[in-house]
Amino acid sequence: MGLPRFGRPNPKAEERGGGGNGGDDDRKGIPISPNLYVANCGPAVGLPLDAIASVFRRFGQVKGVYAADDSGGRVIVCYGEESSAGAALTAFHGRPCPDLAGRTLHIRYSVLQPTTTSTSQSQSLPVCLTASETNIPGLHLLPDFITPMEEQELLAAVDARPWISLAKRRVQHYGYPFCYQMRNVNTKQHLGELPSFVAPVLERISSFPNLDDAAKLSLDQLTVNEYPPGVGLSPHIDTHSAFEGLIFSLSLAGPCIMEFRRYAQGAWFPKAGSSADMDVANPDNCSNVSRRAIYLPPRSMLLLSGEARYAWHHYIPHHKIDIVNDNVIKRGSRRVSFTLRKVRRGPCQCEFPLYCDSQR
Ligand SMILES: O=C(O)CCC(=O)C(=O)O
Ligand SMILES: [Fe+2]
Repeated sequence: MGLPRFGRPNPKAEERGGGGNGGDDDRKGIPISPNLYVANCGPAVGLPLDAIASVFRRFGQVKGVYAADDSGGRVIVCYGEESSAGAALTAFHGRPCPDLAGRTLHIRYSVLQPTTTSTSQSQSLPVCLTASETNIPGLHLLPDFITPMEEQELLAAVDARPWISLAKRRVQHYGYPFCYQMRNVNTKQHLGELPSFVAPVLERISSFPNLDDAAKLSLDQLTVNEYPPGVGLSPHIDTHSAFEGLIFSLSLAGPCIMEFRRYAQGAWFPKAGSSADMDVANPDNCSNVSRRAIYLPPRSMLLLSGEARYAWHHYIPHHKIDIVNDNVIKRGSRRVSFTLRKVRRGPCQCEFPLYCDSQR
């Protein structure tokens, strides 16, 4: 995520044929590049970046998929080879793509943007230090939820266990495994009770104010994420049908910023060809999103519930440093998070059907 290094080509440059060797391409004058600007495609329209990468991968090695801007509906797909980008553009441009929810993609070659600092996106968004400042209903942040000693013990416990390496970060799953392709848990594969090292955390969660006891005490899935410096997490809403309504996330070792985005109603999972489709494709109409950011210090516990859990995307920008109230905060050599959830056993019946995979 973070700021894109590539953007939409300047139409004037396209007319001049600038920036590329369009020689053997029948779309004369359009600069060829291994990078594609893909509109009508992204988390705001229900397509996570990893799902997009796996579809575009059929034309060649994909080096990365990035948000093109803050709309959530435009991405940059970076290939290793120009020929892969050309093949994907020919196959996908202007047609409904069955593997991407039937959406009609609008694709151009993308050009390198002037270098920008990796923090300017956060600079434009004030970073809250408390959950109440964000005004997001259902968001809670408890600083110093555990002691530095407990933090060391938790880190030692997970470091003594095997990690699963993903493309940019490492994870461990307890209780039930999480499948990143499906964005869901495999409820048939019970990995056992949550490990004993997490018991003090569960114990303290049970003292969380104003929460239903049954919900707090029956958490049965733990995902441990380890983020190296500069690595974050793509914008997403934890799949409604996978997990119940309380999501706890404990931050360890290093700090980070978590950003929240609520897309305007109707920009989420519209039917292909609907007017919402066109809104997302229109580059000048990308302001339909509310954004908030909160600073997560080590040893703090974040709780997503209600609207914060069901209707707001959360994401961690891929920054090595964050600017928090004019202070430059280094991410540290790693951040480890413990995300505790309860696996859902039936369909979700939340009050946010536009964002709900059980209700669409
Ligand atoms: O690292 C975190 O705090 C959040 C992790 C997360 O959002 C997730 O696993 O769904
Ligand atoms: Fe999440």
